[in-house]
Amino acid sequence: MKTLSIEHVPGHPDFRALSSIGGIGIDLRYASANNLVGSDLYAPFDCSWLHREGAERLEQAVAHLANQRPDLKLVVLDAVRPQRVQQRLWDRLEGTDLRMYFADPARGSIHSFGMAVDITLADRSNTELDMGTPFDDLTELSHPQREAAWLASGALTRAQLDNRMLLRDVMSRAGWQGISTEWWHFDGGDRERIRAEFARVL
Ligand SMILES: C[C@@H](N)C(=O)N[C@H](C)C(=O)O
Ligand SMILES: [Zn+2]
Repeated sequence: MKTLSIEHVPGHPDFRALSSIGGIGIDLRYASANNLVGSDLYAPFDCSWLHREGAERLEQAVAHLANQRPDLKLVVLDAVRPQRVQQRLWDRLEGTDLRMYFADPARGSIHSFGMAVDITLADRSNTELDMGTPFDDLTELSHPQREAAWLASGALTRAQLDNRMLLRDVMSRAGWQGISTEWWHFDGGDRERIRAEFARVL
């Protein structure tokens, strides 16, 4: 397995800074206390990076959004997540049902290859669109696979679902694959190929 320490990601030729992707917002929640554990998980490391293939796909998603809704922008909530942080989250959630929302560090999160993003949409005044739940709301209301039922019961409104569908549309046009349990999470291609061919960031 190829590995790379997070200390060596900045400036590495296979990685690009999120700041090099025009037109996006960056609000890395795990690099702040505004997350499910209430503390900065990334300090002192700079985790505002993606693998260059992921960065190219994100640029394509930006272009699709600009075509459809030039009044909106994509806001990245998480990008590369070192294996050591995935392990810390995994250990912290031991014995809870919330572990199902995280990739087992033994296999590796696609975030740890710099090929996954957690992402939402915001307007030009940086107000996030209403997706029916906040980021990392680890409940079934966040599950794309349950959306039809939530709409029918009124737990999700048409406008909230339309916002999720717009996000999925621009991301999938750029080759990103969503998952069934989190509206905000997208993998930048086939997970098994990424795990086999890309370096894992430790
Ligand atoms: C829960 C979350 N923010 C997340 O990114 N989950 C995915 C599936 C992961 O751990 O790779
Ligand atoms: Zn994610």
